[in-house]
Order: sequence, then C-alpha cells, then structure tokens
Amino acid sequence: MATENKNLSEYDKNTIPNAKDFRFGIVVSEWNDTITEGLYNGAFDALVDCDVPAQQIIRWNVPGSFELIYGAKKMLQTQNVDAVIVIGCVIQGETKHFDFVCEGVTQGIKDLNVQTDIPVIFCVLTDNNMQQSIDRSGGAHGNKGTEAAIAAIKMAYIRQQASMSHAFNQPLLTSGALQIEDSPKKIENE
Ligand SMILES: Nc1c(NC[C@H](O)[C@H](O)[C@H](O)CO)[nH]c(=O)[nH]c1=O
Ligand SMILES: CC(=O)[C@@H](O)COP(=O)(O)O
Repeated sequence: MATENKNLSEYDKNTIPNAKDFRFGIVVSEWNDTITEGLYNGAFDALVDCDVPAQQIIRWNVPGSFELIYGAKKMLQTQNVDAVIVIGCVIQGETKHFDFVCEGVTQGIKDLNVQTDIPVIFCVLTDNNMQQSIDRSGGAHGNKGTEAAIAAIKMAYIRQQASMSHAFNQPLLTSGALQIEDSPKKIENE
C-alpha cells in the first residue's frame, strides 16, 4: 500500500515555488470534523510555512464531502484565487453510500479541473475506518492536508508559468520535474 509505514507529508522548501503572491481557497467538509480540522490545519500551516500570508487564504465550510463540488465551484466563480483545496473525510459505513459519495466527489472535482482554469486539489480521505483517517490527518502516515497544500502551490505555479508562456508564445514548462526558476513576478489577474 502506498502509504503504509511511510510519512509522505515531508517536503523540502527549496523545491517549492515562490508562493507569497498566490491566493488559496480551502473548502472544508463538516462531516468527520475532527479529521477535516486536522487536514485543514496541515494545509494552512504548510501554506504559511511556504510564505503565503494568512490573509491570502480563504476558508469556506460545507456540510459534507459531496457539497465540496458546489462549494469549490462557487469559490472559483466569486473569489480571486490561484488554486482551491477541497478537504473531506469519507468513512465506510454499513451501506454502499460510501461508494457513491466517494465516486461523486472524485468525478465532480475532476470535472472542475477540466472545465475551469483554476486547479482544484483533491484532499478527500476515503477510508475504511476512523483509525486510517486519524493516521492520515496528522498521525502515523503524516497529513494529507500538508501534501495538498504543496500540490496547490505547485499547480498554481504551473498555471502562472503557462499563462506567461501563452502570453509570449514561448514553449510551456518542459515535462518532468518541476523547474524552479527565479521567483517569477505574479501575473496580475486579468
Ligand atoms: N458519510 C459521509 C458523508 N455523507 C454526507 C454526504 O457527503 C452529503 O453531505 C450528503 O449526502 C448530502 O448531500 N459525507 C462525508 O464527508 N463523510 C462521510 O463519511
Ligand atoms: C459515507 C457515508 O455516507 C456513510 O458513512 C454513511 O454510513 P451508512 O452507510 O452506515 O449509512
């Protein structure tokens, strides 16, 4: 299993693009809120650690993970953000509802990434039990919120670089490892 006996949440700030001018939205599900609060704290702390001012981080709450789709859509439509992180925790119950919620959220967030220009980062735990969720929200296997924050910074940077390449008709970022150049000036939003 990918995470078993590993903490995947450690990161090297030297490999993270300059994020001080980026703005981030975070939509948080209230279901299993002890877990989602831990994920949010991991994400918020990582963004601030990467020099994102706290006032450039916008938080909205939604009732459950299924509502993350609509919440992220409205965040994208109304807020000036460079990336959105959606945070949820879905835990298997007695019925197949788990399957439908997980699949629905996954497809909905995928659709937002296809249909809009702002990256939406998927930080939704889909666990068999509470212990697995505890382990992944600041426990034995790290914090998926931290990982999501780093992904959000990297995707916001790729979007920024792509918009500059588009503007100046230059080749996009080469494939492979993200190349951290000099801190680029943030393109003022159109
Ligand atoms: N069982 C969990 C849910 N279920 C609620 C749905 O997400 C949704 O709010 C409801 O179906 C109304 O649309 N949500 C979670 O985030 N986690 C769960 O374990
Ligand atoms: C993912 C869910 O909606 C689930 O936790 C609800 O539990 P149950 O399947 O027992 O109704």
